[in-house]
Amino acid sequence: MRFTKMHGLGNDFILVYKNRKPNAEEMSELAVSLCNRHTGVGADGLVVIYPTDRADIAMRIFNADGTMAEQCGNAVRCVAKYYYERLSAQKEQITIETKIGVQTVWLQAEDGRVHQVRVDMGEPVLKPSAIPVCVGSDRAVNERIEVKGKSFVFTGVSMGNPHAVIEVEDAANFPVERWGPFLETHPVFPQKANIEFITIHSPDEVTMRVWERGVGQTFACGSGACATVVAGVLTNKLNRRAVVHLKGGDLHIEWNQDDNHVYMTGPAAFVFEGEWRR
Ligand SMILES: N[C@@H](CCC[C@H](N)C(=O)O)C(=O)O
Repeated sequence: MRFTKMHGLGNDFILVYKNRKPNAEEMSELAVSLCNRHTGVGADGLVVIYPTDRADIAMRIFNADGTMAEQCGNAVRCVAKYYYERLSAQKEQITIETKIGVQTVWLQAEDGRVHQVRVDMGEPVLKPSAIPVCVGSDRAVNERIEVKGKSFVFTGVSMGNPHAVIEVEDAANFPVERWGPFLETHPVFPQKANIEFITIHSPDEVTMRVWERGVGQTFACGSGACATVVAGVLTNKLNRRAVVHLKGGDLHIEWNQDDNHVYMTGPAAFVFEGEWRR
């Protein structure tokens, strides 16, 4: 089986092209084998691409632990670059079918190479039914939870997948590995959650570290960066347009007031290609 390794700001994926919609159970098992960094290729997730009638191309993302996620911003940018450069599409606006619907993507290319990708990440969902449970409220802003005797304040945002955004004093040096696992699996998050630890520097700039559901700490999370800006706006600390500094680089996020959609702009890169034989 041929595969392509790619990354979006260090959030790395193995892309596999299939001629038709794959069997989710098989792909889940494949993700666990391929993503293993000691006995496999090594990646944060497996991205399966296949043709569809609903969009230019379809994709599904499986976390390294084999769970299928609803959304993955960094993988959408990788798929867009792959489609443009490897499937010889060379279209500057494309649609990608994901588990949560069809996403529109704009590509900035020069000499056949894609440099930046802008993705319509859709509308954030703030209702607690889709995100962390908070009885009696229509959104989860500045909610307190305790883990192992430590108290955290989070804002819950679903970008199709669940996020809990937590402001900390110094995100760059925060012990993500220490607290991430407990927060991801806290009972208040029925579907588990991706946890973003953020430090706001100004209304236009924020540093974010992430503990991803089904993966662990990663270098970047596109949907997490979108959730961060939405949370920052809800708490009156960030503008609707902000730069999110991640371990792997920067993402430009805009929560548009007119259509309520969140737009994410950033790069994607090829790493290598290979063949997986069992
Ligand atoms: N890294 C991704 C998100 C991948 C899925 C996530 N781990 C989940 O389970 O929801 C991104 O760039 O958005």
